[in-house]
Amino acid sequence: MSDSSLQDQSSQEPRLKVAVLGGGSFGTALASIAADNGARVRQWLRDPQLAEQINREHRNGRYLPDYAINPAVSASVDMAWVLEDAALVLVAIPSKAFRDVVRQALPWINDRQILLTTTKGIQEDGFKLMSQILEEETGSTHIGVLSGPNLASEVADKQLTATVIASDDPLTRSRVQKALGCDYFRVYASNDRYGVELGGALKNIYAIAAGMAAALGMGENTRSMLMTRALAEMSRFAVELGANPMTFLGLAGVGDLIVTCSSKLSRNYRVGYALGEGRTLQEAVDALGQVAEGINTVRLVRDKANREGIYMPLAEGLYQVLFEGASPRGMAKMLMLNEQSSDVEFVLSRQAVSQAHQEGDIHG
Ligand SMILES: NC(=O)C1=CN([C@@H]2O[C@H](COP(=O)(O)OP(=O)(O)OC[C@H]3O[C@@H](n4cnc5c(N)ncnc54)[C@H](OP(=O)(O)O)[C@@H]3O)[C@@H](O)[C@H]2O)C=CC1
Ligand SMILES: O=C(CO)COP(=O)(O)O
Repeated sequence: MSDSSLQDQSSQEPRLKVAVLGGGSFGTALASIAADNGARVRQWLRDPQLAEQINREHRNGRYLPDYAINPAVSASVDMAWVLEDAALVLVAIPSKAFRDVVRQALPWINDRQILLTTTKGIQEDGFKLMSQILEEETGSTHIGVLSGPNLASEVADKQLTATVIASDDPLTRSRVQKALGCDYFRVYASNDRYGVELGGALKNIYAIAAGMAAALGMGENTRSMLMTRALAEMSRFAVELGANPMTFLGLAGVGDLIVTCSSKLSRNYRVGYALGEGRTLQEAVDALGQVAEGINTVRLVRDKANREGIYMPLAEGLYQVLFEGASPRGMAKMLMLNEQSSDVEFVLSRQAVSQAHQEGDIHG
C-alpha cells in the first residue's frame, strides 16, 4: 500500500481513506464506524437523492432512518470520486449485483488497496462466493471477508458487536482490525476466508426456517433444535467443500446463526415469518423491500448438495416449502420422522447410527 494513500496532510497520524460501495443498511453502518475511527470515508450509491440526504442530514432515510451517520461520511454517485486514493474498499452490495458493481469500480482499483466483501450470498454461476468474484475481477492479493453476527441497525446503534475479518493475507487482517475496531465494534481475525464467507451465506437459509417456526407458534425447544441441527448441516456442507469445521464454532458460524435465527431485525427471519403466517414467497419479498439472500442461497445450496451427494435435510425441506408448495407444518413433521441420526457427527458418524439400525432390524 502506498504511503500517500494513507497520509493526511493536516496531521502527523496517517488518515485512512475508505471507500464503501453500497448505500444499504450494512454499508452505511460500516461507513459510519470507519468515520468514527477517524478515516476519511466516501460512500458510493446509485440514488442521487439518498446521497444528498446522507450528506445534508447525515441520515440514510431509506435503509437506516432512525440512526445518525457520522458527518465525516460523504456520499456520492460518482464512483471515481469515491474511490480516489482509497486504501480500503468495502463492497456491501447484494450478491446479484456484486460482480456488476465491482466491474464498474475496476478502473479505480489498484493492487495496493485492501478489498473487502461484506456480502453474505452466493453467485449462481459457478457457485462463487463474493471474495472469489473480487479475486477474479481484480487479481488482488489483499482480499478479505467481513462476517459475523452483525445486524446493521444494532451496529448503527453502537450496540456492542463483534465481527470477523477473514483473509489469508496478514496485512489485510491487521489493517481491517485497525480501521474498524473500536469500543463498540470488535474485529477478530481468521485465515479461513472460505469458511467464514460460507458461514455467513449458509446461516441465512436457517434464519428463514427459524422465522417460519416462530410464526407457526413453535417453541424454544424447537428453535434450539433447529439452530443446532442447522449448525451440523452447514458444517457438513462446508467441510465437504474444503472449509475448516472449527470456523463454525466462531462468530461467523454459530454466532451469526444465533443472531439471525433469533431476531426480527433479520430480513431472512422476517421472510420466513411471513411465509409461516401464510403469505406467498412473492408477498413476503415485496413486503420486505430489501434483500434476503437466503431465498436464493437455499436453492443454490440444495442443488449443489444434491449434485455432490451431501446430506442436507433442512435445506431440502426449506426448498420444498419455498419453491415446491410443500406445507411448512407437514415438512417439519417429515423431518422429525426422518431416519434416526447422530448428534455430533465428528464424534459418532451418521453411518454408524444407520448401520446399528440395520443390524437391529436383522436381529429383530
Ligand atoms: N443488513 C444487515 O444487517 C447485514 C447485511 N449484510 C450483507 O451485506 C450485503 C449488503 O447488504 P445491505 O447493506 O444490508 O443491503 P441493503 O438491502 O440494505 O442495500 C443494498 C444496497 O445495494 C444497492 N444495490 C442493489 N443493487 C444494485 C445495483 N445493481 N447497482 C448498484 N447498487 C445496487 C442498493 O441500492 P438501491 O437502494 O439503489 O437499490 C442498496 O444501496 C447483503 O448481501 C447482506 O448479506 C451483512 C451483515 C449484516
Ligand atoms: O447477516 C446478518 C446479521 O449478521 C443480517 O441478516 P439479514 O440479511 O437476514 O438481515
